[in-house]
Amino acid sequence: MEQPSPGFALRCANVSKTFAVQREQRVWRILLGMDRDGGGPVVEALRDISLTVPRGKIVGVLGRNGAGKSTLLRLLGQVYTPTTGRIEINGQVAGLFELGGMGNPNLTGREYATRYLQFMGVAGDSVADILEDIADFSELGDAFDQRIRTYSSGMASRLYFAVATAYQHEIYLIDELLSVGDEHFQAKCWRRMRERLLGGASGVLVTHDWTAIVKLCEQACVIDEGRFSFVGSSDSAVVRYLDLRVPPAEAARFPDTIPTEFVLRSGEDSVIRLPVEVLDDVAVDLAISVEMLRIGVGWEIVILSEYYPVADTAGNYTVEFRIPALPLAPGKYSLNLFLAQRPLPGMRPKAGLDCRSWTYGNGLTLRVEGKPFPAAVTLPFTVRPIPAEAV
Ligand SMILES: Nc1ncnc2c1ncn2[C@@H]1O[C@H](COP(=O)(O)OP(=O)(O)OP(=O)(O)O)[C@@H](O)[C@H]1O
Repeated sequence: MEQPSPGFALRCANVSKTFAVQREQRVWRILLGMDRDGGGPVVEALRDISLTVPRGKIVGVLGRNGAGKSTLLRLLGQVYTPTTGRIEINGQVAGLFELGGMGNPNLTGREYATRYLQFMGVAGDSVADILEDIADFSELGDAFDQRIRTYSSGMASRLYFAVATAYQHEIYLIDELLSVGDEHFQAKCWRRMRERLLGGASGVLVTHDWTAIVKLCEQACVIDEGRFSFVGSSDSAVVRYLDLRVPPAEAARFPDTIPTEFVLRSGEDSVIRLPVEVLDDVAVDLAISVEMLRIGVGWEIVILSEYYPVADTAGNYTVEFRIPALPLAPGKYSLNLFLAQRPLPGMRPKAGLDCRSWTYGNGLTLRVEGKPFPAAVTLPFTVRPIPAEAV
């Protein structure tokens, strides 16, 4: 009887990876039988990592330099074997890492691509089409039929990325998605990865770019010195990763009574009233932003105001924002508020006094109700065809 396919694409349980530290003369000591047990100093690159990637989802791993991201990806890609723990993979894997160091440099680009497709079991008429797509996507021109050893590192990376993403795999292991090639090529990579991921692929994205995590992943982990210090929703992972400290709220603050959600209607004249407590005689300014944070889809700052003066002396204030014909589409937005001390003329930057922002983990929600329209923002433009003779 056929086994039901599991609901996860990839899973690792309690995985650790230890490397022996390469010491001078260690090889000789081992060869001479003086270091038989292989004992000696080790680096624990990963410790007790457990991770499940559901089918059709990309799980993000955010970490600073040296945190263990590449080691994790190499373990998942079976370049390394774990020192302890278990890894299960259910599907064909495409590794988008170490793109600069793959392949036999004596092959031509075309030969490398052909062998890759053979190895992956791609056969029949589709091979010619896929090769054409690779030649086209990699923009190698005549160099596609020259040996890889004559390529620049950027050309080689373009080839390897084009080959690994030329057709839909089930699982992608992605290291720093946008680090291949120049800006033009990176934009192409991003577009292609979105197509593949929206096509139902699963995967792991390791990066220190938190905006990429917000755009592609619903779930993310933060890795710190080889351990997961956080596993959960991507926005919470980003908050944890950024680890921004909320300003002290000593001279001025938003009181605890501030609503956590505001509800407005799309297209209607709208008012947001914000309470502000100023505790010292300081000049206080306030700015707001409205951000569209759709995890796995994108992150955009839709409205970012300037700083407006609120007060010059201590007291309780109410600040009123009026937005005529609210141009936002119905949906949920993140509302972010910033209080700052007004700088003296010629001085920058403003000192933050208090904030409510999703990147600090204390943001507010703006819910916009009304009839949906196919964009985040609408502008009150009119459309009028002008006859040629009237122009
Ligand atoms: N082959 C190895 N031998 C010894 N130590 C290693 C080896 N590979 C990785 N390490 C160590 O393991 C730790 C994690 O390294 P890793 O390359 O996984 O980090 P990373 O998060 O990918 O860093 P970066 O963002 O800088 O690429 C580091 O301390 C590194 O020095």
